[in-house]
Amino acid sequence: MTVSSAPGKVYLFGEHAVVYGEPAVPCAIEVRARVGVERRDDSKLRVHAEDLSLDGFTVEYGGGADERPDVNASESLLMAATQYVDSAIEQVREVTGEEDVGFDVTIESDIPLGAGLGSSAAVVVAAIDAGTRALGTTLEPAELAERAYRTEHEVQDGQASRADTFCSATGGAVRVEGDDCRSIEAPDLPLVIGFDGGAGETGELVSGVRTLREEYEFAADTVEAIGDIVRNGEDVLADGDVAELGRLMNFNHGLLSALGVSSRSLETMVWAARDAGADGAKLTGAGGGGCIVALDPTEETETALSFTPGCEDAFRAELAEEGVRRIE
Ligand SMILES: Nc1ncnc2c1ncn2[C@@H]1O[C@H](COP(=O)(O)OP(=O)(O)O)[C@@H](O)[C@H]1O
Ligand SMILES: C[C@@](O)(CCOP(=O)(O)O)CC(=O)O
Ligand SMILES: [Mg+2]
Repeated sequence: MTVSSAPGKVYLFGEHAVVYGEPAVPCAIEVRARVGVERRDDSKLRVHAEDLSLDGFTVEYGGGADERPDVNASESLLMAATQYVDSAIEQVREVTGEEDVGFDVTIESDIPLGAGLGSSAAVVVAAIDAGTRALGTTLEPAELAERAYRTEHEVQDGQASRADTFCSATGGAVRVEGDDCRSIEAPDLPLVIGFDGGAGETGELVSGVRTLREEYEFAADTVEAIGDIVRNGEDVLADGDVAELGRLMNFNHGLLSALGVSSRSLETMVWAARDAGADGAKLTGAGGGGCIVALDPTEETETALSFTPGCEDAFRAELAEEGVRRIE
């Protein structure tokens, strides 16, 4: 068995706007997805995703064209559950030129699904890395990130940036603008995450912003204003001024909210964090439900969030210096 892991991430700034060419700064966090891969004698694909529970069920399926998935679930739910992994394995086949190779794939993830912490990117990065290594090819992080991006781009109907996948592949803090992806220096940030137990539909949320942006000039201006916040935020990050970073995160959240991607529970958690004295708080990722990220060096925000109705889990997140990790 070949096993790789890859980290999730939070966006300090710039989600959604990054899809339209504005810069974004995501930051990898020490919450990981692990993917184990073993070559099969036939060309079938069997995926066992122990932690994959959508509406409370676990799925184990074989992705071969002639094999019905062994699970009692609707076709659409299964699609949501399996398409990233299927597409990642397609990339492995393409990179290695072994078009007919089959795999047993096992996924274990500590990253909540669809909650804005980049579970899809982490699973895809780890799957492509383990899959290619199982066939004797070790990809450089940049190539791995590019292949993982192609997967997200395909599954999300052409609406994906390189931010999540590059960040997950390389680790640390990164800056992404179009196809320009680079690692940047970041101070040790006091990141606190609040999770409402729910999820957002990335594709739908991205489409919603796209429509607004086409419909209203002020929505397009809002997307550009997020880009301005990111450009400011980069300088502030380099200075290590946490209070100012927090102010910019608050501003960024307000604009995401204006673009319609926040939710009642995300707002509740953002305000609970601010009331507790956090330097700043915003939703992270696609939104619609899931996680917020706050900056607070004290225990106050974590404690306040853990008593906030609608917040299911609150925890401190460490920056993940290492991206993809080759475990065995
Ligand atoms: N543990 C897992 N096992 C299998 N697939 C997963 C797992 N975690 C995430 N995924 C895939 O990623 C999708 C969620 O990705 P997305 O909607 O982009 O949210 P996010 O990346 O913010 O977590 C899931 O529907 C599933 O296809
Ligand atoms: C909304 C977006 O900017 C980030 C999505 O992040 P996540 O999948 O919700 O973690 C989309 C993208 O960059 O591909
Ligand atoms: Mg995702």
